[in-house]
Amino acid sequence: MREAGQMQNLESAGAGRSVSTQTGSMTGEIPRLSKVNLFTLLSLWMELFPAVKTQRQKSQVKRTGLVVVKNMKIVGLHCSSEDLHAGKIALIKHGSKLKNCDLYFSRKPCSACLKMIVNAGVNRISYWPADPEISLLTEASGFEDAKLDAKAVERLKSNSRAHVCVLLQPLVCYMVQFVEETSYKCDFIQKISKTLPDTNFDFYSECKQERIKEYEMIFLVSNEEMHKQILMTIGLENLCENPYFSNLRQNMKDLVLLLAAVASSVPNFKHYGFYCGNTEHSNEIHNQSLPQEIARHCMIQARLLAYRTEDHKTGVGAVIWAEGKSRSCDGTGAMYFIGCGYNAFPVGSEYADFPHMDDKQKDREIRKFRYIVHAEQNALTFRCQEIKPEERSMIFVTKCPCDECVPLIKGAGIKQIYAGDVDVGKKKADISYMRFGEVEGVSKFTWQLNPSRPGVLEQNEPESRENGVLGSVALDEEPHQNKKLRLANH
Ligand SMILES: O=c1ccn([C@H]2C[C@H](O)[C@@H](COP(=O)(O)OP(=O)(O)OP(=O)(O)O)O2)c(=O)[nH]1
Repeated sequence: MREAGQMQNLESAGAGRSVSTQTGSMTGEIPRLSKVNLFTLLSLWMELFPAVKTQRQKSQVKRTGLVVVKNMKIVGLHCSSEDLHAGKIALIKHGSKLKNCDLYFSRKPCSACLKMIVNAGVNRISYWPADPEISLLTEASGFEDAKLDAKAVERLKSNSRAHVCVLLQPLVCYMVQFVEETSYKCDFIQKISKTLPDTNFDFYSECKQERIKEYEMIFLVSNEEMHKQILMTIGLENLCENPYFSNLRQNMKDLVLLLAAVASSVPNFKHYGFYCGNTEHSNEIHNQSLPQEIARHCMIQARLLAYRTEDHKTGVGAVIWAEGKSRSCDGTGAMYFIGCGYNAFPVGSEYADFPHMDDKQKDREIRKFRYIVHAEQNALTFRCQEIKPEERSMIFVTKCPCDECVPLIKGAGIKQIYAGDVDVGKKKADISYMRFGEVEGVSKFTWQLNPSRPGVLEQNEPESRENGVLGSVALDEEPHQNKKLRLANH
C-alpha cells in the first residue's frame, strides 16, 4: 500500500524504472526525489521566502524555514518572522495538532522552540546540519549564549520522546543531472531562450551559477573546520569523522545544487513574470496579482514537488496558497499554505497496477490518462485548510491545467491560477487543454513578458503588495535597462 499522491513513499516505487527516455537522462531512467529530501529542500526554500519589507534580520538569530508533515502529507509551510522563530509559528498555527507530526527545519531550532514543540508531542524533528537558528558563526559576545543554547537543546533532545535527527538521503543516481536537464528544458526557460537575440548566451547556466554561490553562502559552512566545530557543538560529533563528514558535505552540496537548478528554472529575468495576458485589464489585474517574487517562489515549490511524480514522462507539481485579510505572525506575511500535490496513481495502488503509456501508444486501453491523479487533484484532495470564498486563494501549477482540472479549480473557489501555458488550446487524444484559455471568474497568470510597456508600469505603479498585504513601498523588481542578464536574489 502506498500513501497519497501528495507524498508517496519513494522507496516503494521511486528511482530506477525504465522509461521511454523522453527525459533524455543518461540511462533512460527517470530518477525521483525522496520524500525526505523533498521536505528538506522545501524547508530550505521556505527560509528564502521573500521577506516582508519591515522584516529585519536580527544578527544572531537566523531566518529558518519549516515544513510540517502529518501522515506523510505537508500540512504547513512556514518561515520565521521578525518577532517569531519558525518553531513558535508552528505552535501558534497548529497548537496541539502538532502531536505526531514530523517537522523539517532548515536550521536546528533553538531551545525555546524545541521545548514547546517537544511538549506538543511531535514525532520527529529533522534539521539541516549547518549553522543553527541561534548562529554559532557569530562574534565573541554572542557565542557563549549560542553555545549555552546548543547545550540546552541537547538536553531537551535526550529527554524527549521525539526523535531529533539529521535526515539527508543521498540523491538517487543521476538526480542532479536530471534536474539540471529538465530545469533547462522547462517551459519558463525555453520561453525566454526563444526571445534572446544572442543564442549563444546561456543565461540559465549563468543564473544557476549565481544561485549556487548564493545558496552555498547561506546553507553551507564554507570552512570545513568551522563546520566540524558547529557539528560538535550541536551534538553531532559522530558526523565529524570521515567518511561520514565528507559524505554529509557532499549530500548537502548536491541538495543545494539541486535547489539552485530548480530556482533558476523560474528566474527573475528582465520583464518576464506571471502576467495576465489580457492587457485591457492589466492594471486592474496587476493590482490583484501577487508580487512577482512571491509568485516565482511558489512556482518553484511546485517545480520541486513535480520531482516526486509517478508519471514516467511528465512531472507536474501544484501548490495552493491563500492570502488572509491581514498579515499574520508567519514570515510569509498574509499568505498561508492550503495544500500541495503532484501527479501520481491513486493511493494504495502498486506500481504495476495501472498502465503507464502515453498517447504515442496505439492501444488506448494501456494509456495512463484514465488512471493518473493530477497534481491539482491531489493538492485539492489532501489540502489541510478550507478554501474560504472571501479570501484570495491561488494555485500554482507547473503546466497548464487540463480540462479535467480547470472546473475543479474553479468549483473549489480558487481565485487565481499561476501556470505554464505551453499546452494551452491543445486537444490531445486522451487529455485536452481547451478550457484554461476560456475559463471565466478565475484570473490566469501565465509566464510571459510583462504585457504592459516596461518602464511605464513601474513608474505608474500605484501601490504594491507585500506578501499579500497592500503596502505603500514600491517593490524593487529588477531595473531592466541593462541588456546583460541581471540576476536578483530570491
Ligand atoms: O492539469 C494537469 C494536466 C496534466 N497533468 C498530468 C497528468 C499526466 O500525468 C501528465 C500528462 O501530461 P501531458 O499532457 O504533457 O501528456 P504526456 O503524454 O505526458 O506528454 P506529451 O506532452 O508528449 O503529450 O500530466 C496534471 O497533473 N495536471
